Amino acid sequence: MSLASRTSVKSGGSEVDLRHRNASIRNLFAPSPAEMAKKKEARRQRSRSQSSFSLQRIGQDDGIGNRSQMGLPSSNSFDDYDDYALGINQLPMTANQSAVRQYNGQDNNELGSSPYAPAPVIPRTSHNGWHQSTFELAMSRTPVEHKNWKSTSQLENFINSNDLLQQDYGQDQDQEQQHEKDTCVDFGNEMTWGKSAEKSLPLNHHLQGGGFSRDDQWDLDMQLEQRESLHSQSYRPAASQSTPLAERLQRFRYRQQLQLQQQQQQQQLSTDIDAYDTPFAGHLSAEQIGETNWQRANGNWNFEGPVGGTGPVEAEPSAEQEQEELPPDRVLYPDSEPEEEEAGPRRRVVIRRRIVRTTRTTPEVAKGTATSTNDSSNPGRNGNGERNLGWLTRLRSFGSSNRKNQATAALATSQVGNQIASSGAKGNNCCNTNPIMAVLRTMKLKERLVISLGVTLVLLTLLLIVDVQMDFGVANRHLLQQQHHKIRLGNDYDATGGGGGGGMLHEFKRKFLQKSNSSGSKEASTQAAASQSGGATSGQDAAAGASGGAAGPGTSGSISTRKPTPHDRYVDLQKHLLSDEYSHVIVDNAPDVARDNPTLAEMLHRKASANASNLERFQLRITKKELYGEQDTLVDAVLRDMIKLPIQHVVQKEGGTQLKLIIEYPNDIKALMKPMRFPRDQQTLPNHFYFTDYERHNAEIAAFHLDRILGFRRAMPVAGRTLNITTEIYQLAEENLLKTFFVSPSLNLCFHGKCSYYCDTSHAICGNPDMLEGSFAAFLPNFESGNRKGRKLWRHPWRRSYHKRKKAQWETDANYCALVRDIPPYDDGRRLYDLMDMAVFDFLTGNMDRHHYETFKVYGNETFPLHLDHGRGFGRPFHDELSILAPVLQCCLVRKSTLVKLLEFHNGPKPLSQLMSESLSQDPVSPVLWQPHLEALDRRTGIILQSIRDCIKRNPPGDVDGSEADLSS
Ligand SMILES: Nc1ncnc2c1ncn2[C@@H]1O[C@H](COP(=O)(O)OP(=O)(O)OP(=O)(O)O)[C@@H](O)[C@H]1O
Ligand SMILES: [Mn+2]
Repeated sequence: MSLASRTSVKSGGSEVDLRHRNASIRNLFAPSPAEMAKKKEARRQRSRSQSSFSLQRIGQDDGIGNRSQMGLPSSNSFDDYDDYALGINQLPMTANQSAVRQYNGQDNNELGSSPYAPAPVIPRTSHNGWHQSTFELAMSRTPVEHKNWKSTSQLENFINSNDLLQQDYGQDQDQEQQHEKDTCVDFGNEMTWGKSAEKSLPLNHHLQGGGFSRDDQWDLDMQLEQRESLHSQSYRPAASQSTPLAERLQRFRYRQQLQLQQQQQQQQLSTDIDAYDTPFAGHLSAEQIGETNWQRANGNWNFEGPVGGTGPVEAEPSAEQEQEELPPDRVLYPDSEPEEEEAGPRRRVVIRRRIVRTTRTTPEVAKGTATSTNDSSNPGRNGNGERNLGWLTRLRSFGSSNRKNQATAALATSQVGNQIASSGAKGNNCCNTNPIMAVLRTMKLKERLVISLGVTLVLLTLLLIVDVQMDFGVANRHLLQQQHHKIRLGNDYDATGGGGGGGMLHEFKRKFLQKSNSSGSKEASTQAAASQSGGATSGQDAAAGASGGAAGPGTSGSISTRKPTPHDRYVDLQKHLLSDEYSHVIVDNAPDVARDNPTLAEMLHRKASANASNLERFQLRITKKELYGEQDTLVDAVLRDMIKLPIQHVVQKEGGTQLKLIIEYPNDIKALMKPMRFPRDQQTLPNHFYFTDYERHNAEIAAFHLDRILGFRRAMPVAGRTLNITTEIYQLAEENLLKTFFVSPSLNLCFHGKCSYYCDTSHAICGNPDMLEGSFAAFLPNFESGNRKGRKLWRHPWRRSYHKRKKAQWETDANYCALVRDIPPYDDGRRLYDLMDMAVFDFLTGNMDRHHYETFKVYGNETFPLHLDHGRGFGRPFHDELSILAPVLQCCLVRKSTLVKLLEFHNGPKPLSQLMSESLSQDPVSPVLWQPHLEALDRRTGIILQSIRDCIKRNPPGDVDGSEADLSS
């Protein structure tokens, strides 16, 4: 039974498993099971002689029960599940530690030397055991190698860990591991060098072995077929991974080989098959030899081949051909076969191939040859003295002949240098007649392997770096525009010195880090970024998001790439305001409050009573087009009432996600209170979604002021006020709310109310010690009956998914706006423009929580949407969430009046931040906003203006439908 089979049985496998496993191996490695078994047995014998310890372990494995079947550590210290779990966690480390010890020459082979001694049946463990001797013999201890080896070990560990956790699936894993083990046994430490080399082997063998029948032509066809099938089956990935490097290396070696062969031909003047015995053949790579043999086997050199040896000119095409035909990753194994072929064995290999040919005329030939080549890849350890002698002799003769032909070989030698680079110091060694070198040939083989693999890795790494850099370069070029866009949007980007490498890094962060966190951390605070760049960086970040994300792939290229002038006054936009040229983008749709603008009192035929409160009068004055007039003095009166009037009763507001209180004042005045939870500078928690974010009372206050400053007047007046939690809430609270009051450990009075989020003890609202700040929003009118007291609830077309993983349609549909435009009430009237305003408003506050909006039912569709619920705004002052602007970007639409306001804020005389600051200073809880939030307002104003400019460019006159933006990224 083959080693692999034995292992499979030990791992709890059945005959079915064996067949399955063998089938897998056949798929991967071509040799037939019988062939494999024979070879494995032979190798096992060899390995036994090399590593008696391994056998010891194997022997003990056989007696191990279920634990070892599961791949569990065999140590008795793991007796319960916890230990098992511990074992799982520690196995990878154990293996690595063990391997490192091996690497360091420490003997960790004794069972029980570590409580985490891996079970021998685990291939990883087997590696440790089996490779012990060969590893130390052959490993060249360079960091690169070590690293490479270690990573392989980690992969194995990973698989093993999976094994432990998924025993059902474990069978397949076992088979894979055993397959690895098999190869490991075959090649000792070579296998620990990476599976790509292993994967290349079957092809090497297949090609080298030839696998031809006596019918050369048939053979050729078949081999091509087999090659193709092998390529297409399991080796293509490996080949494709290493193709560029491999091709280059192969070319090098081909040229070198050809020159050397020319020299050889000059010397020996023979075209006999014995040409393989030439010392030059020692330079031939496995595939080259295989190819040569193949050509010879095809007779008359009718297939162009390098050993046709007519010269480099002819050889070059064949080299090219081989590049097409052969898996390039064979280069990863540059010298294993040549080592074998360096002396007498070269002829022997040829003979053997012929034997194989005669015995195998079916596709199984490939398997057989692959195995035989596997077998012969370690000739040194085979201890074939005769071979060694022949090898030495030829080495010497080659050395002398080489010296004779020094001048001729100069070029070849220089090319040998290339080979040295790729396959170690072999070139030099070939010319060296020092017998010591010959004696150390096994070592040399390993060293050469190691060095070539190392060089290959380095080259691959370099290629990767170059590739990544090029990729970045391209990406950066592509995104550079957006960065400039960002710069303009960010305003301060120049000052921060961003750009160049920093820009690239920025894009990298944007592309990868933000994306990876997109589900949860889009609201992540970026305090660090803020401290470094005053928030500008994040602003640009979001701006890039606007270009790359909101603007979408189809349109991002057209977004402005110009570096903005320091004080861009958006003269172009100002011009557009004056002309009708871009009326399809900048829409003159300012609500005309002087016409057709009935009040609620008129609509509902109600009159304010003589002793009506400010609030009631305010409510009755609400018009179809706005909540209050621009010069309405009642707003301040209402605010004052909410701030000054004594509180009479406190009730928790039903519905919603977070705690809200209805504060009742005398004269039937009501306010909706949202309590303070955090200090002003508390930013949105990084792992909070927009819909799980805490609400901020100060955001409600600030939003009202902003809405008023923007001239929308669609938000109810909100004021801040500090309450005594004991006297103004607890003592006035309704019974249900009272039940939730408690005294905290620090003796503060707390309550949590009842709601769907954050209404529990751990999210309680506490006085400090008993003072509590809150926002007080003037209560909406409830003149009408019904659930919403005469308000109609609308789903926002650009609402978010409110799901951790799902995206909303607008995020993926570039033409989403076109869809919306066709649906009432957005197909007609003001509503769509109102949504644009709302997007501008929400973008300025950073509020992503606009899932619904409400209108006064009595006004029908031609009325404004109420700006309610802004508790989740002003959470990330250093981040500009451009997706909030999606409606504007996708529809390429903005009200002229809104644009005028934005330009006013941007160009002065007073920036928005100042207007806000002044307005907010009137509030009792001033300063309402943390300064970075005020600065963010100015920054975001610029971003909106830039976005409008960009969308204007995308939508020249005549191209009415500008809805092509895609927010998928
Ligand atoms: N000033 C107000 N006066 C009266 N009712 C209001 C006022 N503001 C909001 N409401 C009503 O209270 C409901 C909840 O308010 P709000 O949306 O601010 O709370 P919320 O906890 O954020 O709710 P949600 O989590 O559903 O967004 C609103 O849908 C609205 O109908
Ligand atoms: Mn809300």
